[in-house]
Amino acid sequence: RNLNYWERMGIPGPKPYPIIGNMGDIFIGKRGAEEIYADIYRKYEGYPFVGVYKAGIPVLLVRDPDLIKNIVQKDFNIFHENDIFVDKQIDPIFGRNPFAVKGAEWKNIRSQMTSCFTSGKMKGLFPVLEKNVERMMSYLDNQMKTSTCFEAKEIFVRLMLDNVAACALGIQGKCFDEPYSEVRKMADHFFFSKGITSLKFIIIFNLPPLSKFLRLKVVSRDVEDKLLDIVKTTLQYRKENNIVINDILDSIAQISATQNVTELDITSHIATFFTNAFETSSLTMSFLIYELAQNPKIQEKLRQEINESYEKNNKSFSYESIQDMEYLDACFRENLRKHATVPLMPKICTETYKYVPTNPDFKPIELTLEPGTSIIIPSTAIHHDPKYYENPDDFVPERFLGKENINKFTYLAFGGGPRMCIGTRFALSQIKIGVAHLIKNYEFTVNPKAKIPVKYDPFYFLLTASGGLWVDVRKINQ
Ligand code: HEM
Repeated sequence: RNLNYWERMGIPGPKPYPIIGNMGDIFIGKRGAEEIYADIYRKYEGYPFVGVYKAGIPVLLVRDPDLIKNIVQKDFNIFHENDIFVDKQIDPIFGRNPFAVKGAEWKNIRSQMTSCFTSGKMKGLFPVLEKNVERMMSYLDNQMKTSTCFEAKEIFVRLMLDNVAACALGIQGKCFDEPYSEVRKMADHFFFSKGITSLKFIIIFNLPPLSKFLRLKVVSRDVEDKLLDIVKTTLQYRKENNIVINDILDSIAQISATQNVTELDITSHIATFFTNAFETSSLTMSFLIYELAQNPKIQEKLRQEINESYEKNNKSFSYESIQDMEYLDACFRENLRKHATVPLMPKICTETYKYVPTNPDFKPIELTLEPGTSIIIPSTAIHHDPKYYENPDDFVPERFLGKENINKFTYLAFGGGPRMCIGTRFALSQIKIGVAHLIKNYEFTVNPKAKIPVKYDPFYFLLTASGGLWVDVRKINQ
């Protein structure tokens, strides 16, 4: 395949350059992949798809929501693989992550992990998550004696790591007690948004063939050993002392009683909470608090709902009362609409596939995809298309109050179809509990250090704000 592949296939697209294709700006740090794709998306209004090149690799950028529906749901049997390469021999932990595995192995791992996320399980974890929010608020109160200005993500990374440590590993993360706790150290080995490690992630998530060639791995040997050790020791301790905690580690351990699941499998399921859960959730929560800081009327409206719910529920929150808050849910969804933390979904076509758009909004161009073709679903670009969301740069939770108007294939914050994010419930639960307590007890305003509008970090594969999300915090006297 070469740089006139899409032209030969009759698919329009921007002119590519040798070696870099259409992605040159990533390598010079000017724009991230999601911004490059969003720009191309905007320029090709009326086209159902666009042919682009990730370096020298042809990739189909999908614009038509009907085709997105076919890819993630209707024709899932043809598009069941994510476009990422991880060798299990080189990276035994991430190589077992549901996002990375394919075929029958994916089905098996996905079904093993599904039992961790039932609503009963989430309800059981509510007190654990609430306890960690209390720790966070004590930390804030203490810090506020010297400064009222905080970088939101730094606080929420600590919260989400304490949550992962408590729910998935059965240990105290101590992220609010120590400046650099063991759990924090371990997490930093998964995600580094600076230097050579960030280049590694750009390659793994954008250039699978190069990742294969360089034998790159997500989880370092150190972390692999540490996680295996914690899981082994905790499971042994619980077994010897007959302890049943009903947390995620217990759910996964129970699977091993009925299925052929090794200690390495259990550890990799636990590692999924580090690779997929804490960073996505802390980024999402920091964007949400930041949006509320920028929009005081919305913040106040949300506070009213939270206070009413708190009073109605005997001066407390419960799993159900948090789920029942409609405006909180609308704020949560609108935040992920505006800042889709996972901004792109890379898929692979595994068989020859033909498609002609029937939606009159798009030109009826015939598409034939060959097996092995890479596909990008540009969630950020779709979430900012004024055809689907009027004034897309504004933060308007109300658009999610009458949800029936929203086509679910134009709202892709958690993906869709059988590969949709497995941790949606856990993410919703931990973020909403945190936000409910924070908005009840504190008022947030934007600190002048913050950049408005947010500029995203071009070197990171998740949506992250360059320079941080700075807010001022004031305690509300009850
Ligand atoms: C706000 C936080 C989160 C966001 C925005 C998010 C978003 C996403 C998205 C967009 C996908 C791809 C879905 C697709 O291909 O259709 C995904 C997959 C996944 N997410 Fe999340 N996620 C979040 C939190 C979590 C949490 C808390 C977990 C818990 C472990 C998790 C575990 C996973 C896994 C395992 C997959 C791969 C699923 C598969 O391919 O079968 N995520 N997530």
